[in-house]
This record gives sequence, C-alpha cells and structure tokens, in this order.
Amino acid sequence: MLIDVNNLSKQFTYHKKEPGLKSSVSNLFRRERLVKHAVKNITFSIDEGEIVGFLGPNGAGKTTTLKMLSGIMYPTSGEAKVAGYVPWERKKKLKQQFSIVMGQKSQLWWDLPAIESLNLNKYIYEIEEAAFRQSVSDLTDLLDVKELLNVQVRRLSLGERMKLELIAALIHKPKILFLDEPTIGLDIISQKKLRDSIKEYNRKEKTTIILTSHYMEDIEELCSRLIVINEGVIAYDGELDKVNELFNQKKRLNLQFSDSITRDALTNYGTIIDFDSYSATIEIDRDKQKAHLRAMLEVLPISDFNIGDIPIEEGIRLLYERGDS
Ligand SMILES: Nc1ncnc2c1ncn2[C@@H]1O[C@H](COP(=O)(O)OP(=O)(O)OP(=O)(O)O)[C@@H](O)[C@H]1O
Repeated sequence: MLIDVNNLSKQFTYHKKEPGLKSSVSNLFRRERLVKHAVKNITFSIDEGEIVGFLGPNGAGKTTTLKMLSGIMYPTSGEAKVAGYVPWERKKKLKQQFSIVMGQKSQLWWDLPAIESLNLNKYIYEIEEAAFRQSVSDLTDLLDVKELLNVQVRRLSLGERMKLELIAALIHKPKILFLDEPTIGLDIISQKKLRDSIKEYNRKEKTTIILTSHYMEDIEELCSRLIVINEGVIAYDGELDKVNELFNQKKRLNLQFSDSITRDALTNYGTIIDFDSYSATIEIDRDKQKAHLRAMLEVLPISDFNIGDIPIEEGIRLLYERGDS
C-alpha cells in the first residue's frame, strides 16, 4: 500500500475568548481551555495508482488529514506511512515523491513566465536536465500548453494557469498527488479538459491521487473510490458506484400528468422533490413503491412515469449526515 493510515487523530487545544475588554482582562488570569477533536481515529489505506475522492462537509477534517499526510502537521496520536515514510518526519525522499495542487493557491511566480517556476522546481527536486526536458515536453503536450510556457503567469486565463500549476506539480514525477479543488472557478469546458488530462496522466504514470472537490462531475469522472469524512470520522470508504446501495431503501419516481394536479394530491405517497402541475418527482420508500404506484395510477391522471435510484449527489449528502459526533 502506498498510503497507510492507522488510528490517526488530531486534537486542537485553544482558549476561549469572549469579546470585550473585561473578558480580555479576566482572560489574563483564567483562560478556559477548549479541545477540538478535528480527526478521530481514522484508518484507511490507498494503493498505487488509485484516484480516491476525499469528501466531507466544511469542517469535517479533510484539510487536517491531508496536512498530516503531507507532513505539515503532527498528529496527536496514531500512525501513517506514505510511500514507506512517516510524513511528519519530513524526509527529503518523501518530499520528492509528493505534490499538492490547490485550486485556490498558486505555486507559480506571478510576474514571471511559468518556465521560470519549472526551472526552480527542477533545482529544488534535483531533476536532471534530460529528464526535465522530457517531462516538460510530455506534460505540455498532454495539457496542450506548449506555447504558454513563456507567457507571464499573470496574463494567463485561470484555466491556462491551472494547467501550468499541474505541470509544476508533476514535473518531478511524484508518486502521490493531492488535488484540492483543482477545477474551482473554471468554466465547464476547461474543467472537462483538466479532468481528461488528469485521467490520462494517471493512466500512464500510475500516480496515486487524492482529490477533494465540490464538483460532482470531478468525482464521478475521476474517482472509482470515495472516502467520506464527517465530524472527524470516516462515514464511508468504498466504491463510488456502491454509494447508492446504502440508501437503496429509497427510490425516485418521476411522474407526468395529462391534467394538472395539486401538490397536496402527492403528499401521502412520499417526499416531493420537484413539482409543477403537470410533472413531479417524489422520493418513495422502496418497499412501498409498488403499492403506492398502483394507488397513484388509480387516482391521478398519470400519462408516463419512470423509477430510478436517488442521484449519487444525494447519496453523498446522506453520507455526510452519518458520521459519529
Ligand atoms: N488550528 C486550529 N485550532 C483549532 N481548531 C482547528 C484548527 N484547525 C482546524 N480546526 C478545526 O478542526 C475542524 C476540522 O477542520 P478542517 O480544516 O480539517 O476541515 P475541512 O474538512 O478541511 O473543512 P473545509 O471543507 O471547510 O476546508 C474544524 O472544526 C476546524 O474549525
């Protein structure tokens, strides 16, 4: 296994601070100490070449976990090995096998052309000239940005810049890549292009990728596996395709009506997701679907219907609500 995490926990201690001068003075003498359990005994492992979606609502503990795995932060307890190294020991060998791309932060020099940042990375990662040239050539081909290497970064569009960010992160051929919201702010076409390139790169190089994203398309297209963290615990670790099986007690029923109906006419059958007088989507209990459908066909002017699973997005939302506080 390339990444092995065992009972990893992180607690933050901090002091409560009430607003106002009076409390500032009393704080000098008696400070209330608070503890936040950001990550609680998480255990998982990730194999070489996997692309894993690492998801959870705000404050779930994703960044804290990734900071520990990238060696920026010490855990309170537990163990982790990344490519055979304990990340917070910060060995140079591990740094060379590792990379992070953050959609919200740039690692490129803003006032210089991207090639200068690549040259700096060549020096930092001690890449040999021939290997460096080959990497630049392969990556600029893959991302179709050959002619942008010499353009000042601040003049690039966001989509172009993200491609070059990715190149800067991959130039030393890391074994592990953390992608934190890589497509944020990009238009739909640029998102798609970036995803395609990431997929292609992973297929060729077998780089292990941990991806966080709020865009479902990123997750659905790139990840076969999902780890969902909520309130510091793992709420789900498994195949993306199986997410809905957990919730298969629910089905979605889409209905079309030949005459208009009222919303009230549907309330007894399930939860109304979408409604206008001539069509509706309702969520119904799986074990009641036949009986309810039969009853509805008798009393409502149904012209067409179909039954489907709840969307994967909804499944993930339900997963967010699991977790153990
Ligand atoms: N230095 C700190 N001191 C105190 N609490 C902290 C500290 N860093 C993080 N936390 C808390 O730990 C919890 C987990 O934070 P974390 O940043 O890991 O969440 P996240 O899943 O990355 O959220 P987001 O999606 O919003 O980035 C949050 O409740 C956060 O407020």
